[in-house]
Amino acid sequence: MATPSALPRSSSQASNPPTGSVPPRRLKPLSTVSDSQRSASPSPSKLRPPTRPSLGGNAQSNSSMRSVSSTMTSNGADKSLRRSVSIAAFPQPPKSNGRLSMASISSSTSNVPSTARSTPDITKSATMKPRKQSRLSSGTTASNRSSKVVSLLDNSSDGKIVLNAAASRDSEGQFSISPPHSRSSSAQGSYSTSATTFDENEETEHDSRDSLAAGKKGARSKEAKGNVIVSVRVRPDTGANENPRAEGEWMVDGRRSLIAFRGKESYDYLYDNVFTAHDNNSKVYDASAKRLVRRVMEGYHGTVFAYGMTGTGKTFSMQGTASSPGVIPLAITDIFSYIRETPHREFLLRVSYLEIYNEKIHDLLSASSAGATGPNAPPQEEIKLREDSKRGVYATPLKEEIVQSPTQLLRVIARGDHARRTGSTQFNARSSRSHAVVQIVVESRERVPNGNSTQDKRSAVGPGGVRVSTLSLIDLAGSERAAENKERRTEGAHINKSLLTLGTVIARLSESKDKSASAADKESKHLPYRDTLSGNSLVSILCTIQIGASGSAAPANTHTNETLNTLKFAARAKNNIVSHAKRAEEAYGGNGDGGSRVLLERYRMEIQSLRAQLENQSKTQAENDMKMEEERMEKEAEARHEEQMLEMQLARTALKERIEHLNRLILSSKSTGVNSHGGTASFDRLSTMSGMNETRARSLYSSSSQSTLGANSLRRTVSQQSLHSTEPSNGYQFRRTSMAPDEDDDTVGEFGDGNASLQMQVTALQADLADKNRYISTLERRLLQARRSSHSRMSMGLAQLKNGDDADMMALLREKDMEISELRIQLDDKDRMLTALRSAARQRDVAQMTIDVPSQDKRFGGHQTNGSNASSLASPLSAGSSVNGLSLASISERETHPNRKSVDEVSRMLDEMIQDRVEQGHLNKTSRRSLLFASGTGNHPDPISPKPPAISVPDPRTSIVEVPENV
Ligand SMILES: Nc1ncnc2c1ncn2[C@@H]1O[C@H](COP(=O)(O)OP(=O)(O)OP(=O)(O)O)[C@@H](O)[C@H]1O
Repeated sequence: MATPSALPRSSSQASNPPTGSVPPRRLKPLSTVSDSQRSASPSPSKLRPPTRPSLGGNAQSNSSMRSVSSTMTSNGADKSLRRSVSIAAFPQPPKSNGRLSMASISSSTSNVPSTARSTPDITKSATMKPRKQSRLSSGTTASNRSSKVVSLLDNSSDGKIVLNAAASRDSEGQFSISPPHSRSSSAQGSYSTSATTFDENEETEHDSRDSLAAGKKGARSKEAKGNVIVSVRVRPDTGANENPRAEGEWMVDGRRSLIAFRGKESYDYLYDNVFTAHDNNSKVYDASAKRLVRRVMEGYHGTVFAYGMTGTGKTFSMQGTASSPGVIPLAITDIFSYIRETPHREFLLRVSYLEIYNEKIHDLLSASSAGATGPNAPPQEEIKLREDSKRGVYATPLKEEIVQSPTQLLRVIARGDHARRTGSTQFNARSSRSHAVVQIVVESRERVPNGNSTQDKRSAVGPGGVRVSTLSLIDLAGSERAAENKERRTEGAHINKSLLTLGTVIARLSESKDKSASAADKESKHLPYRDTLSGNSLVSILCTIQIGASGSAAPANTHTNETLNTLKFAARAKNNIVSHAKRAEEAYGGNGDGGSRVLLERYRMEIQSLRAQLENQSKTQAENDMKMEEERMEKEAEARHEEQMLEMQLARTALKERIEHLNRLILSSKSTGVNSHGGTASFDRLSTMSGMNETRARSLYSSSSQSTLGANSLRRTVSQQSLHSTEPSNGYQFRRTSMAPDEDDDTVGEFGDGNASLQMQVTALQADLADKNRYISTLERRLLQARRSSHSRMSMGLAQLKNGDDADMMALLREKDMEISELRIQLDDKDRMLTALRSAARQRDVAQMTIDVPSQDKRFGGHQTNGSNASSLASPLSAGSSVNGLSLASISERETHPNRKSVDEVSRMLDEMIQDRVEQGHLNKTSRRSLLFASGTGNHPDPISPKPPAISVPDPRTSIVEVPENV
C-alpha cells in the first residue's frame, strides 16, 4: 500500500544503500590480527561450540517431531491443515506467515544433523572475511550507522522525556502500569535502519540495488536481510568500577557498533547496534525497536526478542524500570502515539501474554493464572500450538484482551507479569526460567475521509479491508550452565535446548542458504521453522552480554565462553536470517474464514447492527412512552372523575344520614318523655321525612304511648282536669314538689312503663350511636378521600404550579381544608348532640320522678307549696282519687321497692341536668355552626328545624304534665 516515497529514509540512504541491503557483516578479525596469529589461534572450526545439555532424553519428542515434520513435508501444499501438536514436536509452519514463532525456541531440534549444530563454518565465514571486504562492509555500515546515530540522537529528546516517565518499578523490578510520556512515533524523527525501510515492491528493488552495490551473492538471498536488526547490549559490570582494564580482552565500540575480543582468539563483531554500558533503555529502544513498532502499525509483523545469558539484562531491557522504561512500555507508548497521529484509520488492539516453561505454554492472562497460587489453584487448560494457512502458527486456547489505552495495555501486561512471578513461587524461580511472549495484535482499516459527524467518522469505513499485524515482544529465558539443584537443572535443560534450537535453526538457515544451489541437498535436510524465521516478520534481536565476570556466578572463563556464544549467536542471526517482510494482506470481515477472525470488522458490523437495534428500540421506547403517558392521563382523568363521584356520593350520604339522624333525634326526644306531648306533633311532622324513620318512630311512639296510657289512665284524667282548670290559657301545669325522703320516683305502673321507655331510649340511643358511628366512618372515609385527592392533585399539579396554576390549586386545597374542618365540626356537633341526648334521657327520668312526687306528697298530707297546687287539690274528687289512686299505687310500689332514690339523689340529678343545660348553652355559643340549642328555650338540637319545643303540648293521652326544660 505504501509507496516508496511515503517511506521515511535517512539522508544517507540517497547516496548509500541501506544497511539492511548491505552484504552481511561478518565476524571478522581486526586489522591487528596477523595471519600468523590467526593460524596460531585455534581454527574457527576448532572453536568449542556452545555448551549444550544432553539431548538424549528427548528421543521421543524428537521422533515425534520427525514424523510430524515428514507429514508436513509430504503435505506441504495443504496449508489450511489444522492440528494440535506439542511444542516439543511442532512442525514447520506455513510459509504464508512469517512471524517468529515461539515454537522455534521451545522445541527440540535434536533431529537436526550434527553438522548443523556446530558453529565452525559459520564462525569461519564470519571471522575469516578478507580484511578489505570487512573494511568495505564496515565502512558502509559505519556510514549508515553514522546517519543512524545522528537520527537517533535527534530522537533522543524523546528518550529524555521517557526518562521522566511515571512508570514505577516495584521492589522486584517490575515496571509499573503508568505509561511513559508520549513519544513521537513520527518517522521523520526516526533513524533509518535496514529493518524499517523496506516495503513490498520497494524491498526487492532496494535489495537488488544493494546487492549489486555490495557485489554479494544473489539478490534473492539477501533481499530481505535488512528486515532483521541485531543489536548487542553490554550490561554494566558493577565490579569493574569503570576501569577500562577490567574489560580485559574486550573492546566495545558503540559508535562503530563493534565488539572486539582479544583472547586466545581475536574476533571483531559488527552488528547493527552495539550499546555500551552507558546507554540507557530509551536509546536501546530507539535504535532497535522503534521503527519496527512503527512498521507493525503500518501492517507488518514484527518481533523483538532479547537473548542472552542469565542476569545480563534481558528483562531490564524489555521491561525497564520506573526511571528507564524498557522496550515494552516504550513500544506501547509509540503504538498509541501512532494511532493518535493516524486519524484516517481506525484501530483495534488485542493483547495476549504467554510463557513457555519446561516446554509447556501457560496463559498468563487467564483467570486461573491470575489467581494461581498454591496447590489448589485451578488447573489451566493445556495450551497447544496450532497452525493454519490463514493465521499461521498460533497458541490456543489463549486469552486475548482488547485494550484501548496505554495504561490499560500496561496494566494487562503487568497482570501477566504478576501471574508469571506468582507462578515462579509455585515452580521455584519460574519467572527467570521461562520464555515470556507479549503479543499485540493490531487491526486497522481505512476510514472514509470527511465524515460529517463523529458518528459518520466512526461508522464510515473505507473501501479497503482490515489489516492485521502482530508485534511480539519476547523475553527469553537466560541460558546458563547446569545449576545446583535438580529442578533448576531440568529447567536449564529445557531452556538451553530451546535456545539451542533457535541457534540451530539460524545456523541451518545459513547453511542451507550457502548450499541453496543443491535442491536435492535442500530436500534431504529438512529445516524446521525456516519460514518462521525467514518469513514475513521484521525481527529485532537484542543480545545482552556482560563483559567481565564480576558479579557473575560463573567462573571467568565460563562466563567469557557464554558471552562469546551469545555474540556468535547474534552474528549468525545477523548474517543468516532472511526475512521477506511483507505488509499483511487486508482481510475483509464477514467474507470467508479469514475475515471472520478480523475483530475490527466484526465489531464494526456488530456496532452497526447494535446501532440499528438501538434506534429501533428508542423508537419503540418513545412510542411506548407516549402510550403510557396517554394511559396515565386517562387513568388520572378517570380517577379524578371517580373522586368527584365519590365526593358527591359521600356528600349525599352524609346529608341523608344527617337527616335520618335528626329525625331519630326528634323521635328519641319524644320517646324519652322529655317532650312526649309536644313530640307528637313534631313526630307527625317529621315522621313523613323518612319512611324508615317513620317506621321506627311509630314503633317508638306506640310503645311510648301505650306504656303511658296503660299505666296511668286515672292519673291522666286527673291531670287533664287540673290542667284545664288551673292553666286554661296555656294548658300547662307546672308542678314541682319535693319527694318524700324515702320515696322513689316511680309508681308501680310507671315503674314498668319506665323500664320499657328506658329500653326504648337505650335502643334508640344505640341506633343513634350506630348511625353516628356510620356517619363518622363516612366522614373519615371522605376525609381520607379528600386528602388523597388533594395529594394526587398536588403531585399532578406540581408542574402546573410553576406555570401559574398554583393559585387555583392552593384555593382548592384551602377549600378542601375548610371542608374537612367543617366536617370535623359537624362531627363534634354530633358528639355533643349525643351527650345532650344522654342528658335528656336522664332528665326525663328525673322529670318523671319530680312529677310523681308532689302528688304523693299532697295525697299523704304534705303541705301545699303554691296556689296552683291548692287549686289542683280542690279539683273534683274523682280526679283527686285518681291521683290518690296513683299515689297509693306509688306508695304501695315504693313500699314494695325499698331501694328508692332519696330526695338528695334526685337533687343531685337535677343539678347534673342543670349543669348539662349550662354546658349545652355554652356549646351553642362557642360552636361555629350553631346547633340551634336556643339557650333557655329547650334542648332540641335540630339545626334544620330549630323550632324550640320549650314547652310541651300536653299529651291528651296522659295526665302527666311535662316539666319545661328551662329550669
Ligand atoms: N543495562 C543495565 N543497567 C543497569 N542495570 C542492569 C542493566 N542490565 C541489567 N541490569 C540489572 O541486572 C540485574 C539482572 O538483570 P535482568 O533480570 O534483566 O537479567 P536477565 O537477563 O533477564 O536474567 P534472567 O535470564 O535470569 O531472567 C537486574 O538487577 C537489573 O536491574
